[in-house]
Amino acid sequence: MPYQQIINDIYHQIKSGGNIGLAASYIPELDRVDDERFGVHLITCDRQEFGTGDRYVKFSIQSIAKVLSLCLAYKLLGAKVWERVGVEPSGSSFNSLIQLEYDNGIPRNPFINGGALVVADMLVSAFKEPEKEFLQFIHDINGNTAINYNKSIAESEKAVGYRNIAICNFIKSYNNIYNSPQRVLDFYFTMCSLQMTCQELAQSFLFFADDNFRNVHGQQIVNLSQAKRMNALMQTCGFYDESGEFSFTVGLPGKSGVGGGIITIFPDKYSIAVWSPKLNTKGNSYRGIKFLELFTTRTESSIF
Ligand SMILES: NC(=O)CC[C@H](N)C(=O)O
Repeated sequence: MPYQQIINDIYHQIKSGGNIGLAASYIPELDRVDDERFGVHLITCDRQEFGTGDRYVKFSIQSIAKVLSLCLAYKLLGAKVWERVGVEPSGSSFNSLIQLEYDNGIPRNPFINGGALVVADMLVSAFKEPEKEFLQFIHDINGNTAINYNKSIAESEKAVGYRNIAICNFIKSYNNIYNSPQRVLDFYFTMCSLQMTCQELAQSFLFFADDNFRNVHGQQIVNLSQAKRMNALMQTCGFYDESGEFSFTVGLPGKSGVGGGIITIFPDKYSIAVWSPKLNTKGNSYRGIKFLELFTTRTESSIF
């Protein structure tokens, strides 16, 4: 499959069209990013790499980090995780409060903010220094110890994170946050500020696609059952209330972040990261989704 040619063709086609949407401005530091940035990087399971554009530029992976924090919590705690967070698509926005009351403080899934805060709480309970341990996990997966948090983005979000503060306190009122909300929020904002390039992101997620769930250096990260569940969650809940649409048009598991990044997995074939900061109304990268729709169509990539 001539991946490089197809990536180039689609990249230029999209770049010459309109760049619709708005970068996330509710996190002031994210609003400062050049919203014309556009990068793509793909790694196949036999470790060939292809890509174009701003694929070596760092960006804030934001909610994409929720997949990795869940992965770490799941490895540590096993099925106990599902006692405190559900596995159903929410059908509502990532920062919605409404369902939490109906669901008695058990968030619908680990990728909406409430669910990710409960998972963050699990890691705060599990580790003395969760920020350090989580970063270590990322380094173990990726092998690149230069990957780090961006303190100014974390601080910027923390200073105006009223809605997440409300969500965390609300869940605490149902006794589903065990630590102090402030400590959990601090870890959550830091975790979301993780920076990667498209190449690093595609590398980091390759183990979800690998037939033996090995990272780029050949170490097995999860087992078959864990990979199955994580990929299922990305398929059904990775794009908030656009998860059905993403499944319909792209047909692969994936996860988005408000930094404009999207990671997508094709089991046994490849992982692909796309980054373009302008978001659609659901908070997902406009060009990112467009690119993946065209790419999976041209390459006939689908799990279905
Ligand atoms: N969708 C996202 O990427 C949201 C993450 C962001 N840190 C928030 O909590 O609002």
